[in-house]
Amino acid sequence: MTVGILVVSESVSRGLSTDKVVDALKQHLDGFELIAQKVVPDKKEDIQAAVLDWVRQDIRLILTAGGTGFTKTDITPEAIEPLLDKKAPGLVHAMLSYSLQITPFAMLARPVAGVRGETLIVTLPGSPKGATENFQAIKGVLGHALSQLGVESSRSLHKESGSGHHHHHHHHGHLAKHELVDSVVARHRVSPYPAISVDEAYSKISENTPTPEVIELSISDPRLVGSVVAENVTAQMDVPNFRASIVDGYAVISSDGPGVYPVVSVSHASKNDQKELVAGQIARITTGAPLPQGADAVVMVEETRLAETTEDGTEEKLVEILAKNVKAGENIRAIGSDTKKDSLVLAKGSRISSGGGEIGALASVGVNKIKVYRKPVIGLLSTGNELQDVQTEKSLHYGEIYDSNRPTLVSMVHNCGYEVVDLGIASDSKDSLVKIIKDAVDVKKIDCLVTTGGVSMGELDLLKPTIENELHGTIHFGRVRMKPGKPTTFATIGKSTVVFALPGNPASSSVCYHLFVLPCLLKWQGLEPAVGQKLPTEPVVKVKLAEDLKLDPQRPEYQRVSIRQSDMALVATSTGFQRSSNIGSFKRANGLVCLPAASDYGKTVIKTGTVVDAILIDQIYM
Ligand SMILES: Nc1nc2c(c(=O)[nH]1)N[C@H]1C(S)=C(S)[C@@H](COP(=O)(O)OP(=O)(O)OC[C@H]3O[C@@H](n4cnc5c(N)ncnc54)[C@H](O)[C@@H]3O)O[C@H]1N2
Ligand code: MOO
Ligand SMILES: [Mg+2]
Repeated sequence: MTVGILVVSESVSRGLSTDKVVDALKQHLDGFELIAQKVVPDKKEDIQAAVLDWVRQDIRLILTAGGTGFTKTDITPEAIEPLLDKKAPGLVHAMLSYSLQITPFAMLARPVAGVRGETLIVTLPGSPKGATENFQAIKGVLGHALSQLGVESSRSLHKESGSGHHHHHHHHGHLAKHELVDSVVARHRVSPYPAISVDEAYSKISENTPTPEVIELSISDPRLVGSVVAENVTAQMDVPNFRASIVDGYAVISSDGPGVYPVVSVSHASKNDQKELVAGQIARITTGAPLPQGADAVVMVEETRLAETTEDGTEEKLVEILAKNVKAGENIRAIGSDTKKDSLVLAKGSRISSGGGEIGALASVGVNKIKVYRKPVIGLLSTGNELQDVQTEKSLHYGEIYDSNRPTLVSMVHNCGYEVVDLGIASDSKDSLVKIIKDAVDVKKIDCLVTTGGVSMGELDLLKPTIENELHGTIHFGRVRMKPGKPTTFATIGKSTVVFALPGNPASSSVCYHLFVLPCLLKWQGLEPAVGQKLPTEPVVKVKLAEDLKLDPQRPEYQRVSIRQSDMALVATSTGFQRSSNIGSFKRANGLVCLPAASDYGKTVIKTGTVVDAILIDQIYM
């Protein structure tokens, strides 16, 4: 947390005395980062100019020292007060009552405290002793106060969205840490993580997705499907690299015209060398076989007649060509007419589809290995003391539930073509989490960890503090303004491990997989986002709503729908009960409709027939 200390003193500013208050306060600034200090005389304009400058620089806490007493020149409170958007009388009260226990002269102090923008401003007395005493009185709550200032709390969100204004918060420096608490009474009562928009979340994911790594795969490697090509592949040969017949029939010299001709040779589609054809001769040929030298067209067998067999009756001797006006080149694939030597077979950045076309194109020009971007390996971990693995067939004790998130996510991740490492279930303890995660990263070599559960406000929601404090990771965001999935958490550990700590609610974690995890994986494996987008995603299509849908008051919502083609439009029908606990809402769901919050939309219901965006999470079945 950044701090600036402004010393208000006529004598120090004129060099008549030296300042001691900054040094004294410094002793107590652990956990803060002193990034600015300045001395100004007891002049309103100077004080205000310095404070406003620091507010603009987004310094989170400004402490002034001096000018709070009863003498004529003491005007710091009068300078500060008009700058405050909101006053913080509680802080003033705390400082005064603390000081009063030490000296009755505290009654003569006139401190003010309050907020401008996202900066907290507190006036302290000018004496080193008084300043540090006052600071100690409030220090314990400053971290929380400052984190709340940076937070779109649910209350401030109501106000903002209700009035239609979107206040943009700037977050510089560090997020307030979500400490591991020993006792439930010390837990946060408001999340210290600001609820950022989905769009901001995309920026953070995009910035923190590792650069794709190039590997070489054999064309028979099943991982190739879905991989993105990391090199331009050009054809080292022509296809075909000989003149090939398109039909079964007879190679002819077109200028010979119709008539009866001797069959002088046979060309099958195989390794082949046969002698040159001269005028007045024909050669039997099969589809795909090379044309003999001298021949310039092929006549289909259907347009000929057997004129005479060999003596033993087993072979054609003379065949009559019935076709008229045969042109040079007829029924011949010219050299390089399918693929020209040196032409581009696959461009860098293209994706190898499951249709097989790209793999076939590579094989046709003799390429059997190709450079692609490596797909990250995903570790999946469920967390929660209440979870029972459905495979173990144990019956449930009261309060226990089956782990449905892991099987759901294993299938989602696997079907998107990624290697999955099933990390099982962790209990709600720091040690269990640390042990499993360290092993997954160091030994099992996963790239991306996806956990479910333990990211909200409960005393057993340990993912955030464990990632920060035990695994020394960085949390890039810990809440998103969306439904479901509000406590979605995105972090990195070290240089190259990405962590998505998804909410435990089953529909929430599945929605967040499609919204956040998959786009990150797609970028990580070399896919480019569409123009104007921050991350590559599943296809987004326009759909017409088949029914009225109720909107969440504050959060944009991603409802599960079933999308089908109807006349000229795609139509979306809700899959039913949408509560985050209901994984059943994913049955028959091939889309997530992106609905605005009621506060943004201006209405509480979005009507049948309205066209909205939908993320296509599966195929459209008939
Ligand atoms: N005071 C507040 N409480 C909650 C808030 C909040 O903002 N303030 N947010 C709610 C929202 S929104 C969500 S979403 C959940 C997220 O919870 P957690 O990520 O902390 O997850 P848990 O508490 O561990 O579990 C929540 C729920 O999901 C069930 N669960 C967990 N794992 C699985 C699994 N593998 N398979 C099936 N079901 C699972 C778990 O039993 C709980 O019922 O928090 C709200 N609370
Ligand atoms: O955001 Mo939570 O994911 O509503 O259930
Ligand atoms: Mg919880």
